[in-house]
Amino acid sequence: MTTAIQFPTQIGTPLAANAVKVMLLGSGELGKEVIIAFQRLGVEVIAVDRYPNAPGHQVAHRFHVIDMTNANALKALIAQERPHIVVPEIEAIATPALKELEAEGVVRVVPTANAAWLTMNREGIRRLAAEELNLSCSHYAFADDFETLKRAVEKGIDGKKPVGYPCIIKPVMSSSGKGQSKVDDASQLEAAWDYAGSAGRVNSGRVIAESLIEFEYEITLLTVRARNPKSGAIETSYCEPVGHIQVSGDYVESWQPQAMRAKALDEARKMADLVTTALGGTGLFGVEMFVKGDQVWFSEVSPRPHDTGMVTMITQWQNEFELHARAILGLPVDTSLKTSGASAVIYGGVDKVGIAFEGVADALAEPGTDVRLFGKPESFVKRRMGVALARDADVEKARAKAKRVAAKVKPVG
Ligand SMILES: Nc1ncnc2c1ncn2[C@@H]1O[C@H](COP(=O)(O)OP(=O)(O)OP(=O)(O)O)[C@@H](O)[C@H]1O
Ligand SMILES: NCC(=O)N[C@@H]1O[C@H](COP(=O)([O-])[O-])[C@@H](O)[C@H]1O
Ligand SMILES: [Mg+2]
Repeated sequence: MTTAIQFPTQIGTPLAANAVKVMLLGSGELGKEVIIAFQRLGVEVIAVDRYPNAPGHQVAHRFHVIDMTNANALKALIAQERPHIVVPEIEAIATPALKELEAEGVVRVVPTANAAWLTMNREGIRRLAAEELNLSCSHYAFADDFETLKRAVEKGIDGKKPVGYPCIIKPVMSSSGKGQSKVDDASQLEAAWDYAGSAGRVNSGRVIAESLIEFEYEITLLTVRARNPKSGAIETSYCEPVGHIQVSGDYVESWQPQAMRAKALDEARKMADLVTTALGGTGLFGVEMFVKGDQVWFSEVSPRPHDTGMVTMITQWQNEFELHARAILGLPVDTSLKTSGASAVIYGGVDKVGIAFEGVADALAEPGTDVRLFGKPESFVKRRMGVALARDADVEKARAKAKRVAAKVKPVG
């Protein structure tokens, strides 16, 4: 089998025997842009997802459909395709198999197999952040059954103080708010437990209860760990903070830059540096944090581009996907802002296979706007099918513009 490629990588000759080959595990809207960034650098890319014609499948050299949570299926595909680098794009992957393959030197996993493993489960990353790195976080507890959950929230378990009400209950393995609910009092707890069990991406039967942080605003601090090509040292750089609004745990709009007090920004960068250094490797990370005045709480981190960071497709010289690809390949990165701007989600609005959109021309008639329609083959009412982008020197104006564009783009029929 192939050996994981080391720096400097050989790029620019797609399909050549000596050129780097990358496999994306997960090929949704975020992966699609990472693939395009790799393709622009001449890299051969294999896109993998759980269903055919995923957005990234449509722009890769080859694609495969497998159950990525099945370790045997994943190992067999890696043995067949022999990529040098594996880039996880979602959480729900058989990450222990990736750890084995990385340890054997078969593939390089981005940013590291351990990072993918720790962040696929909220317990791994929360314990690392709160208990090892001592980052300020919400109060939390884990539970495998309803009785333990109730005790954790109301009385406290494992010698820790109660999580209390209001709190948020989430499956330990889920993303985009799936299975997550806010609980205001004891009467809502059982419904939240049931919902977590039914709606997470992978039902492990375990949940996290988190105390509700009453934040002023929340940010994603896109943080890049990239090798300085001259010194060979890994250096950390930060994009301007991305502010965002989430509804039911899922992103609906984002903007950049989010204005922050100097002390809070400094604290946020320190926390991002600590957690990304602990995860290691090279690549872009989305560090999610809650802010109130000078106070910053760590929430979670994606060791990959973040949905709220799609705004960088209009605001930065190198968007988050290009930064990820460059950092992975050992190329220089530039995190600077080009303009302020915003993004707003375009939903499917209907449950239907194969939809078309109308209103695009009207939406784009407004200067300084753009859209990305992801090309997902099946629409659901609340499935994210596209994103509206807008730039304006005034962030508030950019937000209003992005929302106007998103509202005009509608599924036909
Ligand atoms: N403890 C908390 N206090 C206040 N708000 C919270 C808390 N936990 C989650 N939220 C809200 O829910 C959102 C989603 O939470 P979280 O990021 O943990 O979910 P997720 O399913 O991992 O989402 P994604 O995969 O999109 O990042 C947060 O961005 C925030 O708006
Ligand atoms: N918050 C994580 C996130 O935004 N992930 C993005 O959504 C896709 C899944 O979309 P789907 O559920 O519509 O298939 C993933 O593949 C990834 O691109
Ligand atoms: Mg999140």
